[in-house]
Amino acid sequence: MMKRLLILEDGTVFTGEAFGSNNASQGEVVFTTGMTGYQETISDPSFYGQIITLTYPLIGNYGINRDDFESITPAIRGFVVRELEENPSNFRKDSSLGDYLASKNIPGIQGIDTRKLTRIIRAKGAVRALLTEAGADVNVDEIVAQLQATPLITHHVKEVSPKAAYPSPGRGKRVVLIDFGMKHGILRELNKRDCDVLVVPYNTPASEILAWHPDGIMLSNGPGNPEDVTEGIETVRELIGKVPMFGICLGHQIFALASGAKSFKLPFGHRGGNHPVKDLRTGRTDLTSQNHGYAIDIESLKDTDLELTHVALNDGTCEGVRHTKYPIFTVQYHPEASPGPEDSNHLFDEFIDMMEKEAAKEKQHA
Ligand SMILES: NC(=O)CC[C@H](N)C(=O)O
Repeated sequence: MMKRLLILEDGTVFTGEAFGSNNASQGEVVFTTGMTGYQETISDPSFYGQIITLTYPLIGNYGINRDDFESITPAIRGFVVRELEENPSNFRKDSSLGDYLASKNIPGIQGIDTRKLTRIIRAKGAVRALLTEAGADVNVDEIVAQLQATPLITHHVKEVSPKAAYPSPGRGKRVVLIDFGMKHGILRELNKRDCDVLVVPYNTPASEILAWHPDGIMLSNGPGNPEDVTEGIETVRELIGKVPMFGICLGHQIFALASGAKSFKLPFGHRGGNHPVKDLRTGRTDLTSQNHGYAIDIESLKDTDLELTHVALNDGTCEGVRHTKYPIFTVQYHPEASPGPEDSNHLFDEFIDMMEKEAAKEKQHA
């Protein structure tokens, strides 16, 4: 086995075994706590540019299959596991995790202390890191200096949003889905409900969206810092009050920013499939799937027309809002699951109900 190094910007060096592709790779290293669901995680575009470490110690045991992708091209920069299963067993298996990552030019490292790495990320927050081959010529000091000097790029939406609009037809409600780096799961849920979906790029002007006469607008998840998505914020600002809207994760953050709220970077993010979220209106707690590094500042909601509807029980941060005047609600977590618990799947039904109610109102007024 070839040796590989994971070098952090604080100078910590982990030595492990290489798997996946052989190239060196750099990115922000983050951890996720899902015990399964690594295929969905690898292909979630919200992880663009990041090196992912899994806190669950054995990864890869059911391989990679045809069905569980959340995008066509994985956008992660590296994969870190305690122990990689090289002989996966599952009736759906197409390939092993290692072979799949190699085919997508993504390097992996195994055999390192992922608990120690996770504790460093928890203590330091965003940690820049490099994955590279071990060897006598590796100059750690030089690499650390270079990592520290590299600014963290956070505007990745343009890399993962489609270049042109495309339809995903149905006979039900017409939904324009603004794709900031969408997981397939969102489209899957809308298709399941027979929505007539038009997926559009992140920088589509509001006038063009309204020209499609949508019954509703869906704001997708996506990578990076929401404040950087200025075109999206502008578009959403113009759409507020004109059409019912439902937003997820980056879509939620963009809607809140467009409404005058503020966002901030969480110390080490929420990533995994077991995050409890309380719905403040019903008192019900759902276990949710999450993947975000930023959050909306609850204090900043005071000066907006938004009401806090959901909070994270682990740290009390904002997990959902609704508009007090218009039919719009958004959540920070992932009701489409993929991977993770499906407790919050009913939010897609609520979106359909909201569009139906709005259409009925308009008929009355006509
Ligand atoms: N999954 C997402 O949409 C993530 C939103 C944003 N990129 C964040 O990290 O907070």
